[in-house]
Amino acid sequence: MHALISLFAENWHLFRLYFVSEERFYARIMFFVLIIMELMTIGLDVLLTYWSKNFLNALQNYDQSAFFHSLLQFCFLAATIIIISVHKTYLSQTLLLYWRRWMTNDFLKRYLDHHAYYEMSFMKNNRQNIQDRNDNPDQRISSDISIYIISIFELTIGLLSTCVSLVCYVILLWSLSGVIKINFTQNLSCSVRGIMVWAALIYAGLGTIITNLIGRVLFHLKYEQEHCEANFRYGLVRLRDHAESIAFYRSESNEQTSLSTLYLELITNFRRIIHRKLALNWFDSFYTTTARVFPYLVASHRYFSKQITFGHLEQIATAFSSVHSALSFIPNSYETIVQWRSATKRLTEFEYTLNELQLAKQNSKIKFIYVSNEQSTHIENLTIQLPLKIGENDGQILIKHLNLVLEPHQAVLITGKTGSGKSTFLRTLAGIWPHGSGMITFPVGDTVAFVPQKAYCPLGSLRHCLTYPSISFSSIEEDKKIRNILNLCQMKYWSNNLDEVQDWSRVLSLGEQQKMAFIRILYLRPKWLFLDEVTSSLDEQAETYLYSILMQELANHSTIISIGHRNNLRQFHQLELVLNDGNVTMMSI
Ligand SMILES: Nc1ncnc2c1ncn2[C@@H]1O[C@H](COP(=O)(O)OP(=O)(O)OP(=O)(O)O)[C@@H](O)[C@H]1O
Repeated sequence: MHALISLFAENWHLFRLYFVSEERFYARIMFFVLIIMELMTIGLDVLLTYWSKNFLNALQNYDQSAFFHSLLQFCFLAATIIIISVHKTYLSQTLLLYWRRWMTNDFLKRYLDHHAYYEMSFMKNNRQNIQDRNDNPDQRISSDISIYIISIFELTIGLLSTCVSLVCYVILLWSLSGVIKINFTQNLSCSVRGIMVWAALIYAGLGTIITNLIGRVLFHLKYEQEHCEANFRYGLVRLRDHAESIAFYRSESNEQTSLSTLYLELITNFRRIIHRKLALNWFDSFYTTTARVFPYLVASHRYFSKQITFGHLEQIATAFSSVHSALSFIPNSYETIVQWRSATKRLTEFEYTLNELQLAKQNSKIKFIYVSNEQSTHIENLTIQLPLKIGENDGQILIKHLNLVLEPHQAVLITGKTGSGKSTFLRTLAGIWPHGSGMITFPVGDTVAFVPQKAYCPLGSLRHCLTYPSISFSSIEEDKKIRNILNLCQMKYWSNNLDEVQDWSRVLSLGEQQKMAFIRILYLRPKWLFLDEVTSSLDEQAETYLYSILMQELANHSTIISIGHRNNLRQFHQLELVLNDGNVTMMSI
């Protein structure tokens, strides 16, 4: 019961978020039109069953004119039902498409906002405790949203039509059932009205209970299946992304083992699903097959005692089967319900994680202030910590109580031993590291660029890679500008390939990718530039050359903060910050 209440609460939350909001006005109109069409289809269907009595009786009485008359009625109704059904399908698919688009856009936006995608990649995923999972956000966005929408839509429309057809057919079946007299003893008897309705109710009730007893474990199995499928797919994507390293290590057998383990988890779970479905199918076949005979069995007594005609008996059987299939909504839609429940759980978890991350960001004790009429960046009382580990009250401190003013056009070099927290310092300034406290004041409106050690190559043309994250279009001036910078950074030989589309992260060497980072800087010309070991893959001569170009082009325009290990970088900076066990020593160069 508790599970059912929380399932409905979670669904109401998701439904309200994406469907009941103000801008979905037309979608709601479409939804109501769909409901009306559904009601019309059911109404016409009931009429069709009602008229079928005339049709069958005409056949039984060899009455040709009555037969053609009812055939005409039949065809007219059937044609109307077909027209409505076709338009209903078109409308519902359009609505599904819109709904998927809103939901995907919204999740994508929140996933990308506040660097949630970055922080989620560090979050620990508890493989044992399935209450605490936030794995594979990509699968949740690309697949679970679609499953959720399709299943909830099918179930909503199905439930609605079930309720309406139940009311209509129960009335029809009640009127056809007549009164049955049951004699217990000679003196004791009772008359039962609507015996067929009661029979359908008991039959479908038992069917629902048994289906749920056999199938309820499928909810967890289906959830696990999605999880295993996503893990396996992610394993394969990692293999493709790290193909070169794996080939160099010749570690194909390791990869084979780890992928096989993931695959084994997948098929083991799938086998459990198959077994459970086998039991469910056994019961379902028995249940639906007997349902065909059951109404004849209950109503045959009246037919053989000549209380009803053959047409009447057939009509009872049709009405019974409609009532029975309406009452069997849960057993009939069990697979969809299973999918719906598992997708709801995965989306609610994702939604919860995104909210938690946003909240954590808002509650971070590192505050950013952007002020106008200010040229410098002020760092006040900044403490940077590692995230809390289980059982710890306070995270390990990387930088303690740092106070620093970064003046315009200043060049600062950050050094320190490996793991001392240099990159984490830049992450904090970039606003993607929330662990710590302090205040950072930036001048408002200045362009800022943070450049990581490994340059990212987006998919697309070389032009797109060289100017990322700006967007550049081909023009004479633009091409000339890019070619000049390529020339300056000793990458002239790529000048003729600007519009070539490749996976450039595989084509360009690591050193060339770092040169590409310099090209982007010279193209963008940011006011504030933070460089995290951007020359680590270059030889010393190339490193010195690129830094001299950078200083020549930007020294009077930008403030440059670099992280680096080599001594030759010192000549390009005026201040050195040395990080050592939480303390920061400042030295003029
Ligand atoms: N998400 C994280 N969770 C836990 N610890 C982390 C995380 N990110 C970094 N660390 C730890 O923080 C410490 C500082 O890392 P950081 O990358 O800032 O070092 P660094 O000084 O830049 O090192 P290097 O010179 O090797 O680049 C390291 O011990 C690292 O293991």
